[in-house]
Amino acid sequence: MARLGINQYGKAETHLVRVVRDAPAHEVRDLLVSVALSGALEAVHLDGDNSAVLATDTQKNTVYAFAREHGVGTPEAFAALLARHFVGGAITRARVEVREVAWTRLSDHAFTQASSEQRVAVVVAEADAQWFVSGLSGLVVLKTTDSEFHGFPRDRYTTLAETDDRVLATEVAARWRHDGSADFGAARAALLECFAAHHSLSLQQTLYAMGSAVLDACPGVAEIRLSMPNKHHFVVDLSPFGLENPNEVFHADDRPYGLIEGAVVRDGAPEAGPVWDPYPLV
Ligand SMILES: O=c1[nH]c(=O)c2[nH]c(=O)[nH]c2[nH]1
Repeated sequence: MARLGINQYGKAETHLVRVVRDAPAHEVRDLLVSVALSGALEAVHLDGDNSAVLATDTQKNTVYAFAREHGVGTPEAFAALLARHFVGGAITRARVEVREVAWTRLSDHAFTQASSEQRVAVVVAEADAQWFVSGLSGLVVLKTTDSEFHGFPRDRYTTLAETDDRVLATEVAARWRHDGSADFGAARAALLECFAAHHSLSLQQTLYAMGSAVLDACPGVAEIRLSMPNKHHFVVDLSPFGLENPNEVFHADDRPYGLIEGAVVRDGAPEAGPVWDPYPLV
């Protein structure tokens, strides 16, 4: 005997480009929208009864139609509008994730994609509750000094030299859960200002400082989770060529990389509910 375990389904990564063209200066919004629905879907899986299945094709069409009818607004607002729409009948929970890349204006109607940084919004809706996560991925930052790493244990496999002056670089992925009120721009600014200002004794310490800075800047944020690969910059040994290298020439290695991850949780934060829980397989 077996039973159906956790399950969800939906259209992933609908690539929506919405142009606002009611003024001479057009606007471009570029979103990947992913929908995941769950609820009383046993008959679908066990019996092939599709009477409760809102086709993923229909979900995709709804994304495009809502963009036309309602506009996009903030990623959080668009995700919430869609998530609430999909809840009903057999569907008791909808999770909508929006990932947006920015287009930078060149003229009234020409744009360039300056960065692959993504702004992220996730809304999980049930009939009488909703949960919010906002965040970003692909925020690449580097500082040329103000970073040390020493005091770590040495065993027979340790070759890394201690340093009191190194390049520190990372690609920040951050997600903060909040009550719907968090100002994305304030959170992003807090991450960047803290990275720039913080005198780092490790990437772990910098991660905690950056997370704390977001909690300080955004009262509606209950918890922030950060994932920060250490984009190593190794000082090239130029001594074979009779040259000194006082932290000026580096080999930037792409892999392997240290992966530093952690959460900063506000004292007394409410329970997270289902907002962190995408399907856990992938
Ligand atoms: O900031 C760092 N944290 C580490 O855990 C680590 N490990 C390592 O080799 N270099 C670094 N740097």
